[in-house]
Amino acid sequence: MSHAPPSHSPADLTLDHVAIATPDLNEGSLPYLALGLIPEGPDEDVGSQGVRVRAFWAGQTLIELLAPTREDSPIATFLARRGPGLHHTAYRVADLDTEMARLRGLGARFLQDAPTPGRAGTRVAFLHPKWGAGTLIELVEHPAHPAAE
Ligand SMILES: CC[C@H](C(=O)O)C(=O)SCCNC(=O)CCNC(=O)[C@H](O)C(C)(C)COP(=O)(O)OP(=O)(O)OC[C@H]1O[C@@H](n2cnc3c(N)ncnc32)[C@H](O)[C@@H]1OP(=O)(O)O
Ligand SMILES: [Co+2]
Repeated sequence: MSHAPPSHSPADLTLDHVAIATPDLNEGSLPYLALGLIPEGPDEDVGSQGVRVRAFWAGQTLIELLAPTREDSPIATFLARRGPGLHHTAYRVADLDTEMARLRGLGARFLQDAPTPGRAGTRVAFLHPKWGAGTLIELVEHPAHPAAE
């Protein structure tokens, strides 16, 4: 028997974005433009990650296209090893520090000791893909998160 989606997941987590690695944002945008998705805003360079980001709205969730802006970018490494495609999933949390401490208490492995700058001025943290059962999982702090309203 299938269950209707709860208004908010038990942990009050909602999917913030699905990220896709691409060598070229214009080329990577073509399927999403054909699907009719709307760009969220102008492209954004995030120097700390060595990426240029283009986001599209898909309902309340974003498709985050990532192209490398320098050779040592994690996206450049990913593309060299795996080619373009799905890179990570990201969830919205109201308080990133609290959530990191909670997950660390459950044995989670973060790739950084502390949150780092993300797209649109967010604070983000990444969990190791091995802990994520093969998926790179990102947490994005959204103070305007429904739980915080
Ligand atoms: C602008 C910010 C934006 C936002 O949302 O705000 C972003 O999302 S920026 C996104 C780009 N930044 C990052 O991804 C930062 C976190 N990533 C990393 O630190 C690395 O990419 C890392 C550690 C996940 C992988 O680095 P690397 O490939 O050099 O390490 P390994 O080769 O040792 O890989 C370990 C292990 O993980 C597998 N792997 C690597 N990348 C992924 C991935 N995206 N999804 C799933 N699995 C991944 C890799 O194959 C290795 O597995 P193994 O079985 O040993 O082969
Ligand atoms: Co991301």
